[in-house]
Amino acid sequence: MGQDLEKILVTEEQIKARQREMAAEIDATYAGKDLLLVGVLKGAVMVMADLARELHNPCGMDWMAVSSYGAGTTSSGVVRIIKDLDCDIKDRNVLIVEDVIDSGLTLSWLVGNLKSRGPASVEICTMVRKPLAFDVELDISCVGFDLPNEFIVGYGLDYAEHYRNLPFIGTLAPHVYQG
Ligand SMILES: O=P(O)(O)OC[C@H]1O[C@H](OP(=O)(O)OP(=O)(O)O)[C@H](O)[C@@H]1O
Ligand code: HPA
Ligand SMILES: [Mg+2]
Repeated sequence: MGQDLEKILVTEEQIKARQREMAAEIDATYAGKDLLLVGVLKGAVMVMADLARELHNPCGMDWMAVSSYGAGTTSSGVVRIIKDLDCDIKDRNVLIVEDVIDSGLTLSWLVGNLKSRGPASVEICTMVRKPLAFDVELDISCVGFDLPNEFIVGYGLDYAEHYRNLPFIGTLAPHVYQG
């Protein structure tokens, strides 16, 4: 796997340290309140598992799986629910947990969908934000790292379903895309 990588952008240690800070922010924001973490499958599996274990206050955990349609590799913003939440979020404080916000279109749709269910609040926490996400009106309360517009893998992020299990975030060598 090592020869497939071009460079490491965020090390395992940097992820762990930043996650502790993010968890402290979340603990402070939701102190004394009911909190439900909603992870977006499959990319958010790592960040959800690690972030939840850094929280000191109790929280619920639920999952959604969604799929974006569109030609090419960019998200069209038209989203289909593959797996819905198991629980009712009415009057609950929802914190969506994501691995990356790239175009922002997936999350923009998801926030609208979840808000229509009558929650007390819907906020967003993401490990990585890319520059394009600034063009979409999204209120992101918690960001791990702002990274440039490059395709990244690791820590949940995949290329063709590979590399999700890397403990760091990096870019792939050109030969991987060229086959
Ligand atoms: O901001 P956007 O441009 O909409 O892209 C971000 C979304 O795309 C990726 O998920 P993907 O749909 O590839 O599925 P996965 O989580 O199973 O990898 C990523 O995990 C985010 O959920
Ligand atoms: O940079 C990325 N890497 C992997 N999956 C993604 N989904 C949106 N952007 C990315
Ligand atoms: Mg995803």
